Amino acid sequence: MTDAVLPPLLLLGGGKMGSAMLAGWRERGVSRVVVIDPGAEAQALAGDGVEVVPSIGAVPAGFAPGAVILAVKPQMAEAAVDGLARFAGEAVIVSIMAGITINWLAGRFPGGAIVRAMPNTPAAVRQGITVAVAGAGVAPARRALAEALLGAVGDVAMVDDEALLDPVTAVSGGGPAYVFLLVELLEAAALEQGIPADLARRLARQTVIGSAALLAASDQPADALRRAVTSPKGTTERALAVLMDDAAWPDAMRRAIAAATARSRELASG
Ligand SMILES: NC(=O)c1ccc[n+]([C@@H]2O[C@H](COP(=O)([O-])OP(=O)(O)OC[C@H]3O[C@@H](n4cnc5c(N)ncnc54)[C@H](OP(=O)(O)O)[C@@H]3O)[C@@H](O)[C@H]2O)c1
Ligand code: PRO
Repeated sequence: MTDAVLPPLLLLGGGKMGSAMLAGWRERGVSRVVVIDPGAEAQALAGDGVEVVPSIGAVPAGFAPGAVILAVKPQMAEAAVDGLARFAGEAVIVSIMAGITINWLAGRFPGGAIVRAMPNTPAAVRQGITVAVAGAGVAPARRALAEALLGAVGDVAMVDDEALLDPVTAVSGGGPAYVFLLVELLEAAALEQGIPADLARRLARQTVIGSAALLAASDQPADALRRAVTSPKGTTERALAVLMDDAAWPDAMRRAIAAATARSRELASG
């Protein structure tokens, strides 16, 4: 399915995640996409088989998408999906909205084939990771289409347990933000040690970019790559003694992931 030509698609929300996924579908040679997004910025997505319309009412008559992808903020989901149920007969409904459950979606798309997914922003460079769960009774072909759409922007893991989507949202959905924060903090600490601003920024960015590339290229796990940097009685050892103290990064990461997981569960209840 991954290499098959994609059917016409209806994308609700052409923001950060929606546009990132659209770029992946374009690369896969999607025939036609209608994007519903009232914002002026979304007009930039139009062209090459992609139309942008401001509302559901403006979707061209007779348009029959093979999939409807829901990529609006969870807080506006209720109003935004109103009027979309008519597409659910022909289309698989793929939601990437944080916290919005299959049960909630089933109430808005009665009888529809629903897939709930959590991608992340590296999707914009086809380096994303998405975890997805198909609702009960989703036919294999529709599940495969959803997997192909998500796989156009990176790796996909299909799971059976929807409850995993809350911690997944915390770990990989939000994960890029924690990595970017690391770049910011490294740059700020470099400045504090007297490194000139331009060089501090360059060091912080390239250290994270290079480390990610090394991780990708290596067959060693992260802890082995960390040990390779850490000379006995050297400088890194001193830094890691601070960072790896249980009250420092280990505790902060546990609390951060628990807080985001709890927020994902809260979003489910509106
Ligand atoms: N960003 C992430 O890292 C990430 C990762 C995984 C999943 N998600 C999920 O992806 C979804 C979208 O997030 P995002 O970060 O892409 O948000 P976003 O950039 O704000 O995109 C949402 C888009 O929907 C538009 N919109 C507003 N009302 C609409 C309506 N009634 N119908 C159609 N479009 C409407 C918005 O336009 P305006 O800006 O003009 O309001 C915006 O362009 C969320 O549910 C989020 O939980 C996000
Ligand atoms: N961005 C969305 C949020 O912060 C979901 C994961 C990444 O809610």
